[in-house]
Amino acid sequence: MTLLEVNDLTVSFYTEEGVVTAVDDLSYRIESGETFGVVGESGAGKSVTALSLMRLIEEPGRIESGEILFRGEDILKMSESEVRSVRGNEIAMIFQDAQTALNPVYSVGEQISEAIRHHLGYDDDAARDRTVQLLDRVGIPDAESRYGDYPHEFSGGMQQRAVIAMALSCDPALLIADEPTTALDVTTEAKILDQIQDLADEFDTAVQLITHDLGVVAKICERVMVMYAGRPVEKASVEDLYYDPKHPYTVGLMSSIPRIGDERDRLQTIPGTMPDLVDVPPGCAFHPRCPYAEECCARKRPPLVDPETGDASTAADDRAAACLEYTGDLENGLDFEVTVEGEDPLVEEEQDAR
Ligand SMILES: Nc1ncnc2c1ncn2[C@@H]1O[C@H](COP(=O)(O)OP(=O)(O)OP(=O)(O)O)[C@@H](O)[C@H]1O
Repeated sequence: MTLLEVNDLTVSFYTEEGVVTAVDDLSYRIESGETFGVVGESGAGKSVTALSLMRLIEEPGRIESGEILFRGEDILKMSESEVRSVRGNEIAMIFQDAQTALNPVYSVGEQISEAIRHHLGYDDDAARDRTVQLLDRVGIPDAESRYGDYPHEFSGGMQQRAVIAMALSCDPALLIADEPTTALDVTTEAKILDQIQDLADEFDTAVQLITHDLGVVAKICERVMVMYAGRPVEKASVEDLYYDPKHPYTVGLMSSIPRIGDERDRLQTIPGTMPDLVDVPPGCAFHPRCPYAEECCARKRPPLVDPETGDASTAADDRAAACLEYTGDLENGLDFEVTVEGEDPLVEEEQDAR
């Protein structure tokens, strides 16, 4: 069942430098219980997309157009009190920096209990019991005695686990995780990602995982959307994206996935940076950085199409790319080949599951 459907979402910021279109005509959907990855470099519009879902875009930002259907109801048309009840109850969010999500003056346990009392109407004892269970479930050792600890008494990894416990305390249908492991070391990151995946399976929670790291996506996502300069450039299952990427930007991102034992020459990391969104390049926004760009790429904006047929109307959500190669406009075509050698995160994941 489709849980979330975003249609033609456009979000702009009215800054002194000009109008910044941070999210430009974006559409995607998330099914109940699935893990959906949103990938792109800094400034791609990933966080603005997530904040839009919670209707938390603040001045000078404005949601210009589009629909955000959650269980078929448009979040953008809900009253403030309806949105508040969706937020925290049905859609929960965890951020990169756990510290900002935790209030330093209350104990960790008390904060989670308060969320449970507020959202679920539990009494004090029941809320406390559920909090201890959740802290234990997310891997806080000796949860009962850590209940009264303050955030600063927790390590970074434990703080993020506590934030996950808080987000899951009300059993949301959708968990939005915005770079949840970026601030953590690699070992803790792997553990937290496993935890998010286990919990999502156990509670049947859908996850929108926002990251700049395709390796993170390969580990826990089922479907992926790659964003560039506020627009989707590729959508695919994680297997298709990893073994058969269609957009040159995706290929560039792939080269940054570290693979131990990988002896081959990596595809070059993409030179340059994301454009300033006040002044997005005409045509394909990626063309100034693209090794395959031709003259038409600076003129024509590539539509998101089914890469097999070039058809925009049949561009399935599951497989689409926005590159003029797939509309037949490129003369020389794309000349990349992806070979996966060494340690393969997707294979590794299957082995873990056994
Ligand atoms: N409050 C704001 N005022 C003005 N512009 C903003 C504001 N918030 C976001 N933007 C614009 O939207 C763009 C996209 O921001 P967003 O935070 O969604 O990117 P991101 O992909 O999540 O990157 P990051 O990984 O750095 O969070 C920014 O580059 C900026 O131009």
